[in-house]
Amino acid sequence: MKHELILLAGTKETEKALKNQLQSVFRDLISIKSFACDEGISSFFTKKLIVYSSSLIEEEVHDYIDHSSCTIIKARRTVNYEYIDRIFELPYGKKILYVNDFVKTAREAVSTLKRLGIDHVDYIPYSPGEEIAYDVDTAISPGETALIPDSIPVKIDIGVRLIDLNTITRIIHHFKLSEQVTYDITDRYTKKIIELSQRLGTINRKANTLNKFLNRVVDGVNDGILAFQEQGGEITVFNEVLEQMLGMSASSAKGKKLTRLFKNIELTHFLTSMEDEDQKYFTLRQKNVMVYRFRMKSEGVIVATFKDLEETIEMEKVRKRELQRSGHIAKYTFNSILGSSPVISETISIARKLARSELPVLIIGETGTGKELFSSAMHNESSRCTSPYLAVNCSALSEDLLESELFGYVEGAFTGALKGGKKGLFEQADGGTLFLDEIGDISMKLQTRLLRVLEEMEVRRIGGNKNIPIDVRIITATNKDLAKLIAEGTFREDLYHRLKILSLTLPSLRERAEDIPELIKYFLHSEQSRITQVDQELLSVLSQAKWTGNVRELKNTLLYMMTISEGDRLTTDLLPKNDHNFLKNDHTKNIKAFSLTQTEEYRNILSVLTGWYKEGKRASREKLSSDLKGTSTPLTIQQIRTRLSELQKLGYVVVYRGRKGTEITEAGSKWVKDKEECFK
Ligand SMILES: Nc1ncnc2c1ncn2[C@@H]1O[C@H](COP(=O)(O)OP(=O)(O)OP(=O)(O)O)[C@@H](O)[C@H]1O
Repeated sequence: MKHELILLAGTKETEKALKNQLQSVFRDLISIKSFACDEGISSFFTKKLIVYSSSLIEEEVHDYIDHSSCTIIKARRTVNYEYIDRIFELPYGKKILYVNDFVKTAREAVSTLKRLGIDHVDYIPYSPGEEIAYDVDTAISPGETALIPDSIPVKIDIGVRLIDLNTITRIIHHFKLSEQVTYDITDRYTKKIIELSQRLGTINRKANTLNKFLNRVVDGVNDGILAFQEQGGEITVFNEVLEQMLGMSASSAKGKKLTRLFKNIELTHFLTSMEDEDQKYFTLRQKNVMVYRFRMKSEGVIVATFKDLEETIEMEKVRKRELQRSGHIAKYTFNSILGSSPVISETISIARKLARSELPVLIIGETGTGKELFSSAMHNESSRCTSPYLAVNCSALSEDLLESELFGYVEGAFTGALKGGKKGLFEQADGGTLFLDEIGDISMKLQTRLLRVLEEMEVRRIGGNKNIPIDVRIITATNKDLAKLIAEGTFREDLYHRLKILSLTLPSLRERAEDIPELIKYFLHSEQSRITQVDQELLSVLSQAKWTGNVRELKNTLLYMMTISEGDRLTTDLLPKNDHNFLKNDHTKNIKAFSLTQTEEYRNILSVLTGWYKEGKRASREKLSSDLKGTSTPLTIQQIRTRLSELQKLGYVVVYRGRKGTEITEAGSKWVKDKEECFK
């Protein structure tokens, strides 16, 4: 007759797991009936072998057993080998909460784990209701993860603890099973353990293969890579590039202590002390190397990468060539901007400062004053100089075309859309700068879209449903009065404030007429002209012209004169006929016809200058600005600069270079006197 065993467990889970275990060990030799206390026990047992899952249930099951006729075995439990790898995966030395329903069981289980040598982590026995005295983020539990406190984010089930070999042997003895059967059973138990070690072996082999693969990847990287344990300094990664950089073999370096291996004290100090900056420049075996260092806190590892600077510069050159090929490059630098008048020098100096910022810039200036030139120069002076620079003239494209140019589109967004869609300028300029010229001309719809891009730094292609993050600096330019457009309701005020966080006003050529000779000289030279002389009279006419088209107009005028000239000299005869710019006396007539405001402004400026002159002094722009504060025409320093330049052209003042100030001339004194008379 078949033997029968009664298994009594505390919970349903334990009952199920232990029954499975016993069945797989004893197969059809012993029939197993099992009961869980939490579900209630319906029978009274007589003349049976009763196995308790643990001595803790003794009291609960006492009344269901005829103690005089039954044999009782209190099972000893051990770790569940099915899940043991979950414990092995935990990092060395980590604090782990061991959770069970009773702290006594938890303590017992922890001591079993330690006895079995699974002691690489620091177990803290715990049962619900107790205080957790340590800062722990991981808990393990034998099938009772529901008992793990919510505050612990990582919960690991290590499976219900199984009945140990000693208890199995006691059951075998009880039923007096034959020796052969005993061998079979213990073999089966041992086989389970062998299966486990086979599984661990497979995991190990996989890990080794992955390790080899990662080593090959690390060796294939262009930079030197080093990793070492923060505690103790043992080197764990040392790739091939580093072998060449440091002149030592990886095999001899791995496993050694960093401080023993590296003779360069400064480098060792940099790698091991975490206080200073995380990158530093070194010369290693005659090579200039930049070392970057970072710490992998949870792994307790420090990683350093070594970058060969010459190679990096070479790569930058390749990248530049790539950008050049794609045309996404800024052509001009600050060296391309001509002129040495105070006003242009100061504008250049401000622009250089703005270049270093990441904020949007709005360039304001009349047509031909060099807005594109300044934008390009600012990109080249910025930290984005090796990334793309793209420019678009907003007034040159229709609204729809401009929209698809800027934002791109997805495939099928509209008829004629390219297969695979198209990247917009924002995406193409990623990492670099996008220059939007004539921004005052964009439609309200595009203004709204542009505002969103500036706010979110994301673009959505036309017809798309995905937001693409972008990293682009925006430079815009306009020759229109945006404040007026806002007042007229054609330009969004919020967009205006976003765009002009930094603004740059370019002077007109009229305001820096003293730069004209330098510009002429440069243009003649760049056109490889045979002209060697420019008449003084011509220079004087050119210096007094209005130049509404600014430098571009000057350039075009010179091209015209060069083309029609037959000699090596430029004279007034060569000036384009009927050009309102050069009509005789036109200039003087125009300037002298001052508006009332202008007259008042000039009168106040010249009166202040007269006061200073009487004291034998010249006035700086700052002094003028502060003296004018109380008058009917308070002016900013920038406005004063413009007015002084106009007054200088009229011969009413002399503006000295640098900080030397401005002096009123005799003609100026006379004019102001006349005006005072008129105003009386
Ligand atoms: N300071 C300068 N030095 C040298 N060249 C200049 C200078 N300013 C402008 N130019 C030249 O004048 C021409 C017009 O310049 P640019 O296109 O940058 O002007 P812009 O203000 O953007 O004009 P628009 O408003 O019409 O677009 C270009 O050929 C540029 O090289």
